[in-house]
Amino acid sequence: MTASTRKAQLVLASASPRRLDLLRQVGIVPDQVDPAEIDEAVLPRELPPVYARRVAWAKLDAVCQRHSGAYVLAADTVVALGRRILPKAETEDQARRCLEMLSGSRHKVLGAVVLQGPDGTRVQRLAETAVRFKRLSDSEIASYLAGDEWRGKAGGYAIQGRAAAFIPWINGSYPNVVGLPILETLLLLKGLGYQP
Ligand SMILES: Cc1cn([C@H]2C[C@H](O)[C@@H](COP(=O)(O)OP(=O)(O)OP(=O)(O)O)O2)c(=O)[nH]c1=O
Repeated sequence: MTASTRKAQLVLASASPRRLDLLRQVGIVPDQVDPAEIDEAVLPRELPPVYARRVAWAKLDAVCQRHSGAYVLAADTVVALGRRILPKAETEDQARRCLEMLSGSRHKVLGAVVLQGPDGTRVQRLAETAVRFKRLSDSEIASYLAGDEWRGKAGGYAIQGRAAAFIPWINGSYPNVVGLPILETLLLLKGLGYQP
């Protein structure tokens, strides 16, 4: 095989094991995983979809110069309560505040996915899933926080774990809530000619 016919590699610019698993679930196995380290602070008055896209592009920018001639994929998952962006919970207090806000109401999970092709072409998509939480009692919140599933998760919960018991209804992509809108991601890859 010559260099010109060699299949371009796929680099996943993410530390999230969920994103890798979701890609594998549909037969896409990245050649490399190269997580981005960026500042994810929210800018003043920044709206959730604007933030999700900006952060996804920043992750891609941080990684793509290390991988010329490859496909580079990055994503960001945001839990939005109206115009408010809930944090990626790093402390129990943050997670508690998130769960108290989400309790008994409906929120959106926004998934921005961005892709750079081997020739530098860039494409993006934004997926939106509506999620309803039942009203949570103090003891349900305490028992959830006693586990570790909230850590590092946008909005302080993981639908793929015990928090599934809090969610009577979603509208939209389930894998988007877990961390990657699979359908949209496949459309981006296909659009730029990626061959698994
Ligand atoms: C709402 C929700 C989020 N999440 C996760 C998906 C993302 O991994 C995380 C949101 O943080 P992100 O910043 O999107 O991703 P990350 O920090 O895990 O990885 P990287 O930036 O390196 O790509 O929350 C779940 O696993 N389940 C859920 O139900």
